[in-house]
Formats: sequence, C-alpha cells, structure tokens
Amino acid sequence: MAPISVYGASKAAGEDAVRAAAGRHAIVRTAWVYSPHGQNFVKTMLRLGRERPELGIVDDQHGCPTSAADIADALVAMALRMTEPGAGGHDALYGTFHFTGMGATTWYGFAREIFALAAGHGHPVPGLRPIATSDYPTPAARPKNSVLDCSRLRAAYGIEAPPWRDSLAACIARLCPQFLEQTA
Ligand SMILES: NC(=O)C1=CN([C@@H]2O[C@H](COP(=O)(O)OP(=O)(O)OC[C@H]3O[C@@H](n4cnc5c(N)ncnc54)[C@H](OP(=O)(O)O)[C@@H]3O)[C@@H](O)[C@H]2O)C=CC1
Ligand SMILES: Cc1cn([C@H]2C[C@H](O)[C@@H](COP(=O)(O)OP(=O)(O)O[C@H]3O[C@@H](C)C(=O)[C@@H](O)[C@H]3O)O2)c(=O)[nH]c1=O
Repeated sequence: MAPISVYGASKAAGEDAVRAAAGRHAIVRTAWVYSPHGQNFVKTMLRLGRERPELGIVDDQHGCPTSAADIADALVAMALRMTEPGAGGHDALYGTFHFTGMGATTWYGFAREIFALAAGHGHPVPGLRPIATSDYPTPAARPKNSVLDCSRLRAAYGIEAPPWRDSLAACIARLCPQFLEQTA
C-alpha cells in the first residue's frame, strides 16, 4: 500500500489492525459509494442541480460508482457463505477483497448519468462542464484512478455488483420524488 493522503493512511492502518488481530477475516475495499441516505456525490449533484445553472465536474479522475445497498447485499452473502459448515477450510474465502459497481467512469460521466436519469423524473438539469482536477482544488489529494479489480471476490464467492448505471437508476428513482417534494 502507498497512501497519498492522511485519509488513505488511516484506511491502511485500519486494514493492518484487522490483519494484526489475527484469526480469519475478510477486508472489503470499496470506493465512490452513494445511497439515498447520508451525504454523497449523487445527493450533492441533485441539490446543486436545483441551485445552479451550470456545474463544472472533474473529468480526469476515474472510478466505479458503488451503491451502498449493493455493498450490503454483498456483505450479507459473504457472511452467510463464511458461516456455512466447512467454510473455515476454504482459504480463498478470507483475506482482502475489492467490491465496486461494475464498469468505470469519471465524476463528470457519473454526473451526466445522474442528471440523465433524474430528468426522467422531472428533476431540473443544469449545464455540465468537464474540468480538470487542477480546476477543483481540495485540501486532500484525490486518487486519479480509484478503479478496483473485483475479480478475487467473484472467484471466491461468485459475487459481482450490477452494472453501475442499473444501481444508480434504482437510487435516483427513490431520491427524485423526495427532492421534488421539497421544492413543491
Ligand atoms: N463514501 C465512500 O465513497 C467510501 C467510504 N469508505 C469508508 O466507509 C466508511 C463510511 O463512509 P461514509 O458512509 O462515506 O461516511 P459517513 O461520514 O457518511 O458515515 C459515517 C458513519 O459512521 C458513524 N460514526 C462516526 N463516528 C462514529 C463513532 N465514533 N462511533 C459510532 N459511529 C460513528 C456516523 O454516525 P453519525 O451519522 O451519527 O455521525 C455515520 O453514520 C468510512 O470508514 C469511509 O472511510 C470507503 C470507501 C469509499
Ligand atoms: C460538488 C462537486 C464535486 N466535484 C468532484 C470533486 C471530487 O473529485 C468528486 C467527488 O467529491 P466528493 O466530495 O463527493 O467525494 P470524495 O471525497 O472525493 O469521494 C470519495 O469519498 C471517499 C470517502 C472515498 O473513499 C472515495 O472513494 C470517494 O467516494 O466530485 C466536482 O468536480 N464538481 C462539483 O461541483
């Protein structure tokens, strides 16, 4: 591991602590998580889309949008498999795994899809402008490439996320009526 920020170092330290605690464990790394709950990129976009006529969105960072509901499904399936009789004899079920939505994009590509789906629910659509990371300075550096290889989880558990656009559509279908109610 080679963390590029304090945040990344804290994630690496968390993983090391799990491994040092010994015993059977599964660490699941993810990225670009969104959900109808809490604060996340999808909700930020829908809010800003109502407030501003145009948004500049970073188009040179790559990743795989991941639904929190899909993570929950994957973790439950892993836990059920791990607690089956004889699972302890299968080394492949333990260790470090990756899980993200299937397929990659940029934040700009993600935003375009959010608004393409939201438009179908009558949500306002702002102008979207692709920008570089250097045009959106933040105190903490973000990775240029957050795309994770999820093949180990697929091989060990047969678990694979749906294509990211499918899961996003489900989230937007839940969120848009709430947003439109707030503005009514
Ligand atoms: N968002 C993402 O894309 C990714 C997130 N992660 C990791 O997943 C985890 C969750 O991230 P995310 O959902 O974005 O974060 P949020 O900040 O949205 O949620 C954090 C949650 O942890 C709870 N919490 C914070 N401190 C404590 C505490 N001391 N005791 C009990 N609960 C606490 C908060 O409770 P409350 O709401 O009451 O404050 C909140 O529900 C983090 O470890 C993050 O680093 C990993 C990869 C990607
Ligand atoms: C609001 C806004 C964001 N952005 C970009 C900047 C940033 O790179 C990107 C996402 O911004 P956010 O602040 O939502 O998220 P950010 O903290 O960069 O996202 C991360 O969260 C942590 C916890 C992770 O682990 C990551 O995998 C990832 O999901 O969107 C724009 O380009 N224009 C905008 O108007």
